[in-house]
Amino acid sequence: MPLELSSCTYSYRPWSAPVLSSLDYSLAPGLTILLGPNGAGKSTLLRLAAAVTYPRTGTVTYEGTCSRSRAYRASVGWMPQQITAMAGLTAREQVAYSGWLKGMNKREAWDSAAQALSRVDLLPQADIRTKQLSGGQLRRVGVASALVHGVRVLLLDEPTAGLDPRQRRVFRDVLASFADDVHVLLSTHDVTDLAEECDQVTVLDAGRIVFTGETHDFLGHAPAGTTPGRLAEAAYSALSDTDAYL
Ligand SMILES: Nc1ncnc2c1ncn2[C@@H]1O[C@H](COP(=O)(O)OP(=O)(O)OP(=O)(O)O)[C@@H](O)[C@H]1O
Repeated sequence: MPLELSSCTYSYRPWSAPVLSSLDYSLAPGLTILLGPNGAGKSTLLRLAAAVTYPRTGTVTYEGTCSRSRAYRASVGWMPQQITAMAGLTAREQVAYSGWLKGMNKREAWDSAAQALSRVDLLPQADIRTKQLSGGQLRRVGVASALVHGVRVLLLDEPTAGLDPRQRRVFRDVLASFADDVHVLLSTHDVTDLAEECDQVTVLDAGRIVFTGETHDFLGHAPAGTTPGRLAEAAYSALSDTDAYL
């Protein structure tokens, strides 16, 4: 398995109760959506996988390299929930700046920024200041910034929250084009979001993985007789014992 969390325990303070406890998780190839109610630990799991923070006990590895290593960080890209439009910078400059922060030289970062913007279908907006982009376009700048250094794994924290249906569709199309060469783990509160396009579903509840597997198996948890359009929502409710839209 490419990215693995093994026996990971994490608490935000040494004295506070763990948010994740002895968690084992392997990210499967393709596009995986990470579901779970507020406070389940989705962002925490993504932050551990992104090497933004480290487990108190246990290990996070990518193809055997530890999350504390430079090689690990070179392989993994992370997009946080909030993307900031940097004052005065164009989309290409903002993405190139991320590449430079990841250790690329200026020329490399500048060239890679154009490629990354092309991957998220934003090359025509490359010279527009990020402050002037729409919310959906800014999220795609966030994705481009996360993958600019040639990552193999992309971790996205609620990238579609607050987007209108058209922007969500654009975002879905962009992600679908990645699945062949980049493994994607994406958290979302919208159960129906990407349910059709994704390869795998993981459900986290109170820091525990209550389901991880293929989308088809996930949908199989919907009670018999569920109408086709509500399968994902019903499966999620059955697995997490939580109202999908709370
Ligand atoms: N910086 C922090 N300091 C202390 N506790 C935190 C911090 N960030 C998160 N937590 C706590 O960790 C738990 C898990 O939070 P996390 O943000 O990982 O959940 P989540 O599933 O992403 O939630 P949401 O869907 O609301 O974003 C929650 O109880 C939360 O209050």
